[in-house]
Amino acid sequence: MAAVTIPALQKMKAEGIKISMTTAYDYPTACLVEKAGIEIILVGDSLAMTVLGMDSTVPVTMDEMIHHIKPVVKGAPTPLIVGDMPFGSYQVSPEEAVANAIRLMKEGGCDTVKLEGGSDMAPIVKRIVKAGVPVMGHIGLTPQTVSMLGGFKVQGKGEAAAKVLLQDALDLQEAGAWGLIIEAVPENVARLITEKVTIPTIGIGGGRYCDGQVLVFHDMFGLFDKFLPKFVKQYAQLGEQIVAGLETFKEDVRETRFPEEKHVFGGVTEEELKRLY
Ligand SMILES: Nc1nc(=O)c2c([nH]1)NC[C@@H]1CN(c3ccc(C(=O)N[C@@H](CCC(=O)O)C(=O)O)cc3)CN21
Ligand SMILES: CC(C)C(=O)C(=O)O
Ligand SMILES: [Mg+2]
Repeated sequence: MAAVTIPALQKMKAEGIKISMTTAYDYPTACLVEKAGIEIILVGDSLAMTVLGMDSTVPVTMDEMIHHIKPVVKGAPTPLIVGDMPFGSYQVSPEEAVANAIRLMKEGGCDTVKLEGGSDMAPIVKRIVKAGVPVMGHIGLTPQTVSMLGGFKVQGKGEAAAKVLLQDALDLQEAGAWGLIIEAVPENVARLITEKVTIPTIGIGGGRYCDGQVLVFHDMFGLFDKFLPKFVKQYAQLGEQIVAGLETFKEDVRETRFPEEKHVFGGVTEEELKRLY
């Protein structure tokens, strides 16, 4: 179990201390996030796009999610680890949803699961929570239904859509969700929701008034170049630095500047070697 607990995060909301969250999909990244003291790690289904090269988050499977959750749990003992439930793993029936949520926790080792959807998903959330698996909700832009939304677009624009979004949040809270991701919605709508629910809201493109913020690791560090949403802040351009390093390595190899004497092994004298020719 993580050192950071759900009640501790709920206390942070109550005290007005902002929560930070990012993604990790492997051991080395988890170790870095652990060192930085970030409170929550999401093993997001965004790994479909950021590390598996898929065009959306839709194709990623339960087995693939579990494969990536395991090393993150090893690398980061302190942050709360959230496992994203992949598309298809919780929509078919409540029984399957409960079984898959348990699998992510039991086989993957995460502390809690996250699933996308609003009021329609509330009964599923209730069943999973009742089974003993904490659930985080995810409303607004729900990438698993990108085809229905007509692309990765801002959600909850206008009074009617904003009202639906608020009801989604209230229904998920009522169903027992311990926290909510609010993705790509107008800032004032995310603020309204944050004020109306008692559980922590973590925004991604949800503006300044959410109880916390989440960004995809690969976006923050310039390691994903298919798109860069408006809500992303880049903290380093590691992709560029890595390409420059690889180009230098290639030149070093071509020009025999690498390896140098300090990189090579001895152990057989030239005398001994001569007899082998
Ligand atoms: N690397 C990565 N980062 C993410 O944040 C992310 C993923 N992958 N994969 C799953 C979803 C997809 N997400 C996205 C992708 C693109 C935009 C985007 O470009 N939005 C436009 C607004 C478009 C509109 O409303 O008209 C933008 O300008 O930010 C937003 C969220 C968020 N999630
Ligand atoms: C964008 C975040 C919240 C997510 O669900 C993911 O990374 O999969
Ligand atoms: Mg996701």
